[in-house]
Amino acid sequence: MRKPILAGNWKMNLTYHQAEAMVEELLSLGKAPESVESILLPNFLCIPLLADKLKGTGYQVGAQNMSSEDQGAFTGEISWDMLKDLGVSYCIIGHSERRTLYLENNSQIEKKLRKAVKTGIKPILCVGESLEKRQAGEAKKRIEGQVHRALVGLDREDLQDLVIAYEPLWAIGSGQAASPEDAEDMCLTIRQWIEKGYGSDLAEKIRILYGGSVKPDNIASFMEKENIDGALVGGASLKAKDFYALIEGVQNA
Ligand SMILES: O=C[C@H](O)COP(=O)(O)O
Repeated sequence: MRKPILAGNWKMNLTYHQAEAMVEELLSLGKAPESVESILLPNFLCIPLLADKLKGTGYQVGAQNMSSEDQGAFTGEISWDMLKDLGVSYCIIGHSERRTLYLENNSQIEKKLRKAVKTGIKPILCVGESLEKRQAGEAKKRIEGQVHRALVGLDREDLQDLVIAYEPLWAIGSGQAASPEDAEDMCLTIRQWIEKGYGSDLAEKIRILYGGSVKPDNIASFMEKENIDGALVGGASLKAKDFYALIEGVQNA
């Protein structure tokens, strides 16, 4: 039985004070239920705040990105031990906005993923196809390439905490979510690749999330699918009431 995940990627939203108000409101709604891994991924500046406020509440704090290097002359970067020092458990690797806007390529993503798994940061590897690739019938080929390139050289032991988020680019922030059937088909396909490459134990264990215009009113339709183990949510994670409703949606599935 895989424990579901509801992860809120705040992206470049919410100032320190807005984040503080959001978290206080969220905590007034209740603790995180034990049956769902509920993770907030704020900007780097808000990580210490959330780590402090969410201690002992059941909520976890994640990061949106990390360096593939340990330390040194890498201006603007944040390392794995800076994150761990603050209690960060998860980190998004290879979000499509990093790939498309900041030109992160498969080789950089592979290095980041390797650094995360070797240092005990649980990676949320994002994969997803563009509308052009989907319309050309190449969605699965595209995703397969992204998954395989990211996992190069890693073995089953390294991947025990791997989480993969399937996020079609055309569904992100568009209000046009993938159909639950298409999302399930892609998540099943990813699980089958993992099974082929690393065995059924790992394939049964890893969590595969759907992301892209997930809202409180559609979360249930994704959660009822066998191979969707939760959601990576952007816009709807910014408001405490919506985020809490999403967690309840996962919990009640
Ligand atoms: O990381 C989250 C995804 O990019 C989804 O964003 P969204 O829920 O705003 O569509």
